[in-house]
Amino acid sequence: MHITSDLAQTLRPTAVAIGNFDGLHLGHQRVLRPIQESERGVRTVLTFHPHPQEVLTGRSQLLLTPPTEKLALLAQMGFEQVILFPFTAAFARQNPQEFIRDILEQGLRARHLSVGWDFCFAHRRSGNAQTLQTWGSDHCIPVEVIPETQFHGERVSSSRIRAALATGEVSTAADLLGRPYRLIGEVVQGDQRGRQLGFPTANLRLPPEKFLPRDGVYSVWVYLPGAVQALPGVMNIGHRPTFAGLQHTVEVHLLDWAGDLYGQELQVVLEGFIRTERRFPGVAELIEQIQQDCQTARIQLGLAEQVWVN
Ligand SMILES: Cc1cc2nc3c(=O)[nH]c(=O)nc-3n(C[C@H](O)[C@H](O)[C@H](O)COP(=O)(O)O)c2cc1C
Ligand SMILES: Nc1ncnc2c1ncn2[C@@H]1O[C@H](COP(=O)(O)OP(=O)(O)O)[C@@H](O)[C@H]1O
Repeated sequence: MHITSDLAQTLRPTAVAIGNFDGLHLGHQRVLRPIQESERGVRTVLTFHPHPQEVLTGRSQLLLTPPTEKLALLAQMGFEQVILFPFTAAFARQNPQEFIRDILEQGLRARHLSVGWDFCFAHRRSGNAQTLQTWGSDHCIPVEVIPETQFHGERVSSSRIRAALATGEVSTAADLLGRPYRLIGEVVQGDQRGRQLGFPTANLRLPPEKFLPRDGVYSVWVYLPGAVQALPGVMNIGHRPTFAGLQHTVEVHLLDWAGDLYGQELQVVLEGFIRTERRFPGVAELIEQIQQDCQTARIQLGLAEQVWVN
């Protein structure tokens, strides 16, 4: 897949889907589909980095799919080209005709377009899907405008998915994403305490802009590099209040597994929320709780039966 942030370097002509596409959720997938199947040009996604909201509001935006993760997913979906267009304040001030001329006509030589129903562009959102459709019909270029996608009567959106993750509703997030939420990061050194507790934990270094679900304990499936089969695990996200931890960490214990993971990239797939993080009076109580968490994880992952005690 060809990746560039420079319009002069694009492969042309293009069939292009335009949007931020943070999360690549069910709604985004419907916008992308006509371009995945298009025969009218190099199958391209035009997306913006940094996130326009970050540039326009000055507040940093946490992402469901930071650039590396988004690029990997788009490559898997069969796209031939991604343009990570540098979004700047000057770019946002363009008028709609400049955007159409400079980006769509000259930069991309667009022959097929797909956008969501609420797509807006140029100064004060003065260009919209209707503007593009008028341009398309003048030039005999099909412009797909994809209506809002709903799930159980609710609009699918990146902010709804963030809200679900912020309350630990991982299955709602997975429904709206069309796949489970993932954390991808390299295993780094921690405090070397996990092994003393009997539960070594691989500490993950994640992209700083990655959106994290609420602090707490989760059941997870973990893919080691190159693995086809996932390994079961439990994950803790938080400050480890039992040890007055200052750093916020994401750490994974693989069930019934031993080996060296330092320096390896793990893909951690969230399956279920188990509980919030707590401060325990001592190490013994923490160990007992982690043993219970491992058992809950086995049940949530379908590896053990729930036993009801009357
Ligand atoms: C399943 C699981 C649940 C955990 N829950 C808590 C918790 O509720 N409170 C807490 O202080 N630490 C909790 N921890 C974090 C442990 O304290 C942590 O794994 C330990 O400090 C090891 O850190 P290290 O990997 O940096 O050596 C949990 C860890 C795991 C694997
Ligand atoms: N079952 C396991 N789950 C996670 N990590 C494991 C496991 N078995 C061995 N390890 C290794 O042990 C390391 C974690 O041990 P730990 O004492 O918690 O050290 P650290 O504080 O550096 O994370 C992991 O990074 C990995 O290399």
